[in-house]
Amino acid sequence: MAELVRIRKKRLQIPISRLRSMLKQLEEKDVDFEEIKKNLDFTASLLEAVYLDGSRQCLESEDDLQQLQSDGVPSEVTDWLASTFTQRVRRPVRRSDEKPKFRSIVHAVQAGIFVERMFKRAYTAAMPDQPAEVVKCLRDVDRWSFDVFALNAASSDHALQTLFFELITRYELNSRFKIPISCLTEFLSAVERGYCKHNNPYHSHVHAADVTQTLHCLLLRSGLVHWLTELEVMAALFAAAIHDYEHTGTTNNFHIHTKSEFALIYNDRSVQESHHLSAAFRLLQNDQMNIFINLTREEWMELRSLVIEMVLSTDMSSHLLQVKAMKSCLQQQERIDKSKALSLLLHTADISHPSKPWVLHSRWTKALMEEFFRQRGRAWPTLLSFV
Ligand SMILES: Nc1nc2c(ncn2[C@@H]2O[C@@H]3COP(=O)(O)O[C@H]3[C@H]2O)c(=O)[nH]1
Ligand SMILES: [Zn+2]
Repeated sequence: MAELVRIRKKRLQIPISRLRSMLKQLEEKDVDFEEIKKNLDFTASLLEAVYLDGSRQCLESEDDLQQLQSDGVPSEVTDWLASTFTQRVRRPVRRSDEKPKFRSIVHAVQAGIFVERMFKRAYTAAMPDQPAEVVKCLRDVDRWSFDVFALNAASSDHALQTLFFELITRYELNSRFKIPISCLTEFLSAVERGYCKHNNPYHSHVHAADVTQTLHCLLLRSGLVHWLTELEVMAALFAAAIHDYEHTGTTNNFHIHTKSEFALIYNDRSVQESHHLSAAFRLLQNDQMNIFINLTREEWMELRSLVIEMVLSTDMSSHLLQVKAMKSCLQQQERIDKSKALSLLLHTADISHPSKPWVLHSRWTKALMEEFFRQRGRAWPTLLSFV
């Protein structure tokens, strides 16, 4: 191990001496910004090459961390790396009003490359070879005719976990938002359990997987994905995955007329949708499941607000209003609000199965009919009029 560290240190000599010479220029105020920019870019490429090469060697994460430490990375950065990639607990963050120093920028570049590499390694390790059947199903993930039932069978009843994992790694959102792998697996397992709570024939985690895949297909095929930021894509996929979390298998009307606990909590307004949101966000309160633990406060606030708007708009009672608003927006060639567009897309994906191949549509219809009949049974004999 000492030998490996020695070799890597030797390879780092060129970028390190370049950085030192830039530092000297800055200290002497002999600064040509264009030159510095070019040098930084070149140095980052060198560092990247050294690290990517190193990633082929089997270094333990603790050793990597130690090496970063010895190169003088600020303690906040190593603390964060340690708490994200190892079992070490994070120390409280100290606030500082100081402007970032050049050395800190260099360290940030260094740490950034390190983080990307660690995420790639963690995710590759956590995704051992998928069964051939799963790989085969996922080949069609960009298609409208994607068979979510086949994926569910191939993944041993884990369609939602498998699909969400696939999509966020494809969009590279896991490394962009530094989603800890353990949080993601814990969170997705909990979400699937929530969907199974009421054993619904239709509103199951397979429906959530179907809506998530359909939304991805809409974003991709329409080209809208290029209009959105990574945060908006993350919010959209997350909203789709949780949009019916802990669905009770009954309608909002059923809740209102039976004066259910949820109807009382949410004052008869978008009763189920409010619960899906609240219960899913509650999962994130648990640090072991908080997949957004590394978002900045601003990113978190924006994501939360987008997800809330999107999931509330899956309430069927807002259908006509949404369609009318979008029509008038298009007719008057007004600027389209991104959150409104995303909400309408999620709602579209939610009711899309009649436009899918017959084998899929007929299966969804049978499941939904069965769920409606179960609800009728629950309401019998006193409350038949509203179901
Ligand atoms: N009438 C009818 N309703 C549907 C159909 N597919 C889905 N829905 C309903 O539309 C709702 C959309 O939101 P949900 O997924 O919560 O629940 C869905 C079902 O209640 C369909 O084919 N016909
Ligand atoms: Zn739904």
